[in-house]
Amino acid sequence: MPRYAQLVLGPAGSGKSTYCSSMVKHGEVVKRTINVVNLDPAAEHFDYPVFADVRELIEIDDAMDDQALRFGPNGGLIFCMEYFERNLEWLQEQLGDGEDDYFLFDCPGQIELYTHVPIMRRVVNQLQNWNFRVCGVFLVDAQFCVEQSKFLSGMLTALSSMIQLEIPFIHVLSKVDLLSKRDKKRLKKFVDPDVYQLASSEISNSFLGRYGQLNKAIASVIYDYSLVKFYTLDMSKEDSITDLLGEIDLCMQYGEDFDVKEPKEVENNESEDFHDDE
Ligand SMILES: Nc1nc2c(ncn2[C@@H]2O[C@H](COP(=O)(O)OP(=O)(O)OP(=O)(O)O)[C@@H](O)[C@H]2O)c(=O)[nH]1
Repeated sequence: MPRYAQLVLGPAGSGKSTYCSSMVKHGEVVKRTINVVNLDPAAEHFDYPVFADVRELIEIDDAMDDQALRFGPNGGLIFCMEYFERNLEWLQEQLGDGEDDYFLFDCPGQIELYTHVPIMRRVVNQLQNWNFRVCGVFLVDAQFCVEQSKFLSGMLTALSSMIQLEIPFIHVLSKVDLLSKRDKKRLKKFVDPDVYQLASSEISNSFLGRYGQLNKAIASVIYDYSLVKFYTLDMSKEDSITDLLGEIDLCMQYGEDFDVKEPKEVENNESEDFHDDE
């Protein structure tokens, strides 16, 4: 029987630990055991019961306090993660060899770990060798996504991680409870998928036409191939968590969201205007 793993990713402060904590609580309600492994050597606070903690292997202070290494926080984190990757038998021992287990991996927020350093890719490969079905859950703070160009930028960050890790991905907009009614409405338009129109509107709105053109070109690739789909999560609502877990289960079973779809037929996009409600 396979085992299941969510790799919980996203920029610093996007809500990864809070997400893990909410999932564990939800698991308790629906009688599903969800274990969390902290993979952040610099973690200070989290309030979930930790199944395994990378800080038992190495902590950020081990790298930063070393007078020979003299790392700052970012270099120190990469050093720790490289050390972790060279010692994956520690993780194997912690995870044991159960069947049908469900794990969340609460990952560090340094985005370079997923976009151009191969460490996490190797961790994923090893998890797959241990019979895990792995799904990336990429969190982006919704407050940073209510403007068109920022939304697109969030998509690109998520996309670059997805390309590096080559696993099914679900993209989650977190902290939606902090949005005003007006921003929730704006966000809904971006999430419902016509990113192409979204970028088209940028051209007319932006005084920097060149960037508008670039946004449009990028958005057309993302949209036409259905590369990134965001899920809006309200952690205070059980229904929202249940729906998301259902999507993730599907993703793990069939890897659906990772399939690159045939490009959609797009007709006359140039003439279709995206009308903002402002
Ligand atoms: N209102 C609200 N606050 C949230 C939500 N998710 C996270 N927060 C808050 O945002 C802050 C950062 O959340 P964390 O869960 O620590 O974020 P993180 O991604 O694990 O942070 P790093 O490990 O530092 O990268 C905390 O103060 C949380 O309480 C949410 O859905 N709603």
